[in-house]
Amino acid sequence: MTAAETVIEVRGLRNQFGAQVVHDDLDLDIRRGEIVGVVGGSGSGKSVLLRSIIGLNRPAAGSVKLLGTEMTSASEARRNEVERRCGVLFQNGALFSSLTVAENTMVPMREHYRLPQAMMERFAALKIALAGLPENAGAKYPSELSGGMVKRAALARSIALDPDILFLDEPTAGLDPIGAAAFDQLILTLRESLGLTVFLITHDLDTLYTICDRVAVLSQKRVLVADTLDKVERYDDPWVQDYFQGPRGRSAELAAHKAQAGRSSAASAPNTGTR
Ligand SMILES: Nc1ncnc2c1ncn2[C@@H]1O[C@H](COP(=O)(O)OP(=O)(O)OP(=O)(O)O)[C@@H](O)[C@H]1O
Repeated sequence: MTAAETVIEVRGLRNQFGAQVVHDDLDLDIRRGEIVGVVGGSGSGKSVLLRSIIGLNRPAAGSVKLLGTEMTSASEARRNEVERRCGVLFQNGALFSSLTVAENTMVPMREHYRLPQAMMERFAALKIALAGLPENAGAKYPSELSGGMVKRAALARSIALDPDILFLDEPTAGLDPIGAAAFDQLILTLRESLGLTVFLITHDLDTLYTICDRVAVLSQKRVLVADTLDKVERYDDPWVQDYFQGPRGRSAELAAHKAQAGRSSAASAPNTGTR
């Protein structure tokens, strides 16, 4: 078996705003098909890292390779090509308020391709359905949607071009626990059905325990540790210990174990032929 291809490779990244150094000599690798949760204290530089990887923030030093392309030195055409293969869901959804959900979903299609209107409408309807929205949501404006629906509409737009990599900045922030759990499941389903790699910034411990294959902890201006949860939980660092061994971390872990046990016993239960 060959190791999965590295689709995001960050080396020696440095970001600085005036005298404030946000990242210094930061390295990170993400392999195809992984869901990697990025955590860290407020202001530790999670969003700046995301913006540096997708080219919205020019780093002071270091390199970012996306899908095998060194982004800082690539030609504009090549960068555009790689950017087309990346979908981004920003923290507040960042939908255009004057456009309907369907029109928002068509924005990346218009930006990157010349397609007949009817074809774009069909693609948009498909993405809206994949994001778990009812068919009539396409004609609605963002102001007519609930918070959870706004997230799903933004998700529909972020998968408009069938990306290889999906970047999510706090996708479950502001959702109630049921809405957040449903959104987590949706991300898992999309990973399976579209073969996505997911870079996910989150403060939501339940999300980490439910869907992430690995967790990268941002602290002290770099990625302190990037590993499976059971290893990260035991990492000897005060912030990591507070975060994972505090009451919220422990209850999220317990809930994840319970859910796992429920799934295992359901899978091993004899099939009675009824549902
Ligand atoms: N364009 C900018 N100009 C100046 N400072 C910036 C800029 N963008 C980010 N920063 C600073 O960089 C630091 C990291 O910001 P970032 O938004 O990445 O943090 P974060 O880890 O995502 O925080 P949170 O969890 O609160 O969203 C912060 O101190 C922020 O003020």
